[in-house]
Amino acid sequence: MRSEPLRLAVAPDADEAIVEMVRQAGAVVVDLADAQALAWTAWTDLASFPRSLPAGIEWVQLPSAGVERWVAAGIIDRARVWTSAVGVCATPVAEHALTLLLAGVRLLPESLRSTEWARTDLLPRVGTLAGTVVGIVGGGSIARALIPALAALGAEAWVVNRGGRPVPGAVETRPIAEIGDFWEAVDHVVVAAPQTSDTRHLVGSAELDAMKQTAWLINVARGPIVDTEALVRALDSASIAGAGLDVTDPEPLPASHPLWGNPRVIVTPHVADAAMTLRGFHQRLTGNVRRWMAGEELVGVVDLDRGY
Ligand SMILES: NC(=O)c1ccc[n+]([C@@H]2O[C@H](COP(=O)([O-])OP(=O)(O)OC[C@H]3O[C@@H](n4cnc5c(N)ncnc54)[C@H](O)[C@@H]3O)[C@@H](O)[C@H]2O)c1
Ligand SMILES: O=C(O)[C@H](O)COP(=O)(O)O
Repeated sequence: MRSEPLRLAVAPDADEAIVEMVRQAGAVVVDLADAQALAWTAWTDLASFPRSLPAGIEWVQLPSAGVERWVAAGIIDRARVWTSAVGVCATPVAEHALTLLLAGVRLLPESLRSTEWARTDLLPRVGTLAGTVVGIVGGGSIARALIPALAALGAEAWVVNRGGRPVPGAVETRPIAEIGDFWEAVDHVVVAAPQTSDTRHLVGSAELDAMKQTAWLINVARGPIVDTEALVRALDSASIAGAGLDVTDPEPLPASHPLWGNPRVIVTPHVADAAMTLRGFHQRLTGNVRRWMAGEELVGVVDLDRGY
């Protein structure tokens, strides 16, 4: 237990609500120069992040789950502990992945565009998740929230993660290094892994070619994990059934991009965690302030060796 309140700087926006929240959790809000910790409140503003932090800063809380931009910008260092918001929005993100997958399998994009009663056309092609195997790339908080939801619909999950440690509820878990026949064996693929140097273009031409022609590819993680050009080719040649993308590469997706308007693509503009983004960050921040005060390990610690 620590007896003195945590001296916390909140930047770039220290509004009254967040100041009161961290105060109730056991912190006092101070200037950066006097602080032991920094809570960074801006999701996209990396440019104004202090280039060099005072040596007294022992911990930095970042607002997002994915930290690849902070890693790429060289902001995250080994001189202190850095925590992300990983995990706090897993349920809405899993819900979004399932929404995209169901919408695809049940051909909602076609029905939404149709202006006539196209029953004869749709009837033989509308699918179901029941009895299918959904492959999930990444076995973290999003996968763990998604697996029971899939099970409720009669679908099994096959997970690929870094080390192969079994993920609860998955029929099989394989390490990425021993992925084997994953791409051809599963009925659909959901991407739920962090963006790191290892996962960039993890889903490329070879993987898309191997997937079933009836498969939907869902990405709720980060756009660059999928090779966009390869995906456009796979969709054009109908080597997969479609794609549901909450994240794209590039982001935002330019108005002229071929993914827009493709009747077998559903794009949502990086909103999978929308219902929880700010609330989740506040929960992680105040939870970690309490843990700090109790002398406990912080949650969401970034591991620079893993890259997330
Ligand atoms: N669309 C959104 O709004 C949104 C919201 C939250 C998170 N995300 C993204 O989703 C990502 C995953 O979130 P999470 O909470 O499940 O993360 P997590 O840290 O809980 O789990 C990450 C999983 O990915 C696996 N992994 C890491 N490297 C891998 C590799 N090379 N190959 C295969 N698997 C690998 C790990 O083993 C682990 O199982 C986040 O990093 C973030 O970028 C997106
Ligand atoms: O990783 C996250 O928390 C969400 O995907 C939001 O990320 P971003 O707003 O930092 O892209």
